[in-house]
Amino acid sequence: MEEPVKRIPTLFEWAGGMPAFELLTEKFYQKVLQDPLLEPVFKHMSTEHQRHVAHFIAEVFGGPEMYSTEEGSHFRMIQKHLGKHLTEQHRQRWVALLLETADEISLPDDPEFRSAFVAYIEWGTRIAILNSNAETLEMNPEEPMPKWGWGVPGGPYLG
Ligand code: HEM
Repeated sequence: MEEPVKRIPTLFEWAGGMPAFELLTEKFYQKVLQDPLLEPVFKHMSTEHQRHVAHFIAEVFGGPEMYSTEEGSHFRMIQKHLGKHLTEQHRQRWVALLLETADEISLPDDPEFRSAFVAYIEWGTRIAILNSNAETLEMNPEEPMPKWGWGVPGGPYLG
């Protein structure tokens, strides 16, 4: 008899669903506000910021369309970075603290998941830095949210 085909989970599902993303950004922004380089950048952020970023990343990873339907859009997210004049040093610290937090909250650490996770974080943060050094935005406001998948490994190792 043929083996049933195993369904490949989304990155969102594999990470642990929305509670995992909300915990990640909650702990991450606690670190950000303790960090001498990043604290001045984020000290005026809204109280909703950490949840919005969690929902944004969750949606990119195949989760529910919470950010794009209730909280913002791809266009709005890009707009939030305009004119912030972020540097490569800011970006590297942001990435380092996020990955440190991912380990602390025990986000899955299998090679397949982490390579996809890091690839998106590298891509997203580099775009954020580029946009932060622009003052205006040439972008279709209806531009859909980015979608990220498993990349070359194609999915988690399921045995
Ligand atoms: C994958 C990378 C990133 C994602 C997905 C992301 C996502 C977001 C989102 C969704 C918002 C809007 C939050 C809201 O609606 O309240 C936002 C705002 C912002 N982001 Fe990012 N971001 C990324 C990288 C960065 C980096 C590297 C920095 C700086 C080191 C940064 C600095 C900011 C700042 C300063 C704001 C405005 C905060 C405020 O005053 O409300 N972001 N980001």
